[in-house]
Amino acid sequence: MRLGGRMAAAIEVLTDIEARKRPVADALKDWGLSHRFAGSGDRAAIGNLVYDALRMRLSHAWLMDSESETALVYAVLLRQWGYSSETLAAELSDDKFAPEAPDLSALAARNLSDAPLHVQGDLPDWVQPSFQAFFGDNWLAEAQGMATRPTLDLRANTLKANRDKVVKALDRSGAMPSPITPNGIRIPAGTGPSRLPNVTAEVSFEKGWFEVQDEGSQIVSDLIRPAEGTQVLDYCAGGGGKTLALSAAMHNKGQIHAYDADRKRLAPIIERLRRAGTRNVQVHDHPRDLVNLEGRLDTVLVDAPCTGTGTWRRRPDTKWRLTPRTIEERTAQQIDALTKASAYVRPGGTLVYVTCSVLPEENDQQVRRFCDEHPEFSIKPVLDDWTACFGAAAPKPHSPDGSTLTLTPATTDTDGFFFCRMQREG
Ligand SMILES: C[S@@+](CC[C@H](N)C(=O)[O-])C[C@H]1O[C@@H](n2cnc3c(N)ncnc32)[C@H](O)[C@@H]1O
Repeated sequence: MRLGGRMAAAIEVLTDIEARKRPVADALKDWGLSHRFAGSGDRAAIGNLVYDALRMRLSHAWLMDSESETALVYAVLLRQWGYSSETLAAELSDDKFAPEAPDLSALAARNLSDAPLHVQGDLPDWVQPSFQAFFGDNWLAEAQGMATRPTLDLRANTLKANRDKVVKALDRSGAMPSPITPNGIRIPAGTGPSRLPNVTAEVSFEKGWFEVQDEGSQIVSDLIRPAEGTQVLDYCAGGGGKTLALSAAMHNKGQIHAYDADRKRLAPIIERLRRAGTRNVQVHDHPRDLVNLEGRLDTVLVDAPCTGTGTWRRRPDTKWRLTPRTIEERTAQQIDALTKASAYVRPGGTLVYVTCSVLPEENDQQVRRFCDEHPEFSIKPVLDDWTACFGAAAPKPHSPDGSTLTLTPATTDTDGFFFCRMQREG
């Protein structure tokens, strides 16, 4: 396919996403199934056009003075992929599949610095106050960081391999050690139509040498620092991303109990544990399995359900679907999970609260409310652990008073994550 056909396909997929309120991945998959002639390079390019358009939807629409899908796709090429209006017109001139060019006069005349600030940050206007409250003067740069393309991050599974071995196995993919975590591997995001490698098709993946895991998720797992022979509960284990990292950190010693209230989300953990060679994880899908663990665990992790604002780079459609109602629902679920999970912490033990959101409503406000209501728990400052874990040269996360941490694309070049460690009095 030439560029015009790829643009037309991206417009079709964006229209489908908007009309049927579908997840991007589903809409792209369906398009691929009904257009089997398209090669992998075409699919990657179409996917990039769609994701790039959604990441910067607001600023693209403002500059183009149009919210049409065609305007968004043209804006991607002109603002993000390095085309000028002349080079683009030349490339499309004899391409019969090229969509009709929209009016580009607004783009030529407008300057983004004249746009409202939330448009400059590609942020829903009603979310701006939360960003300002938490990030202060940096809020705009933080919002803009969330409109960029993410890297592909992997974690070397030290139960089976090490980082050097994985980097070598993936050298054709541009893999390199990632900047912060000791076992992290990073494949750069790429530009324009470039395709990220399908690393899960590699033999080294099948062998369990690595997992796909954002460096932010690796960082929060590393910060938990469970001692080898201890008893750990991963209370919202989901597909097991953090369970697997904890198991490797504990060198397969001690015991990790992986529980999730949703069996379907938990199901993939079984195959992942097998591939990774973990031997210290018990999977539980019913709260009755946990009864004997009450008050007995050294560490309880609550990787809470959240709005996922920290993952907007990867799932930009969710940025525009977020509503105040969703925040209300998630915060209620978070307090419920945190309260239930806290019952399993032994006196003197540790309760860790993590989200992949950057909104203070889901983070600092939640842990402070929890500690107010459960005075036997208190927040243990975590900023000092940062240097111990990652060295003095590592970029520093947000931490208003050193007690909790928030990772972001703009500060740590990771997905957004919140981390808080609490201790139960002995
Ligand atoms: C952020 S995801 C977990 C991701 C996972 N820890 C990982 O690293 O791959 C949150 C999980 O919390 C689970 N969950 C929500 N409410 C819960 C509750 N009250 N008790 C236990 N699990 C809950 C959801 O089913 C979901 O799988």
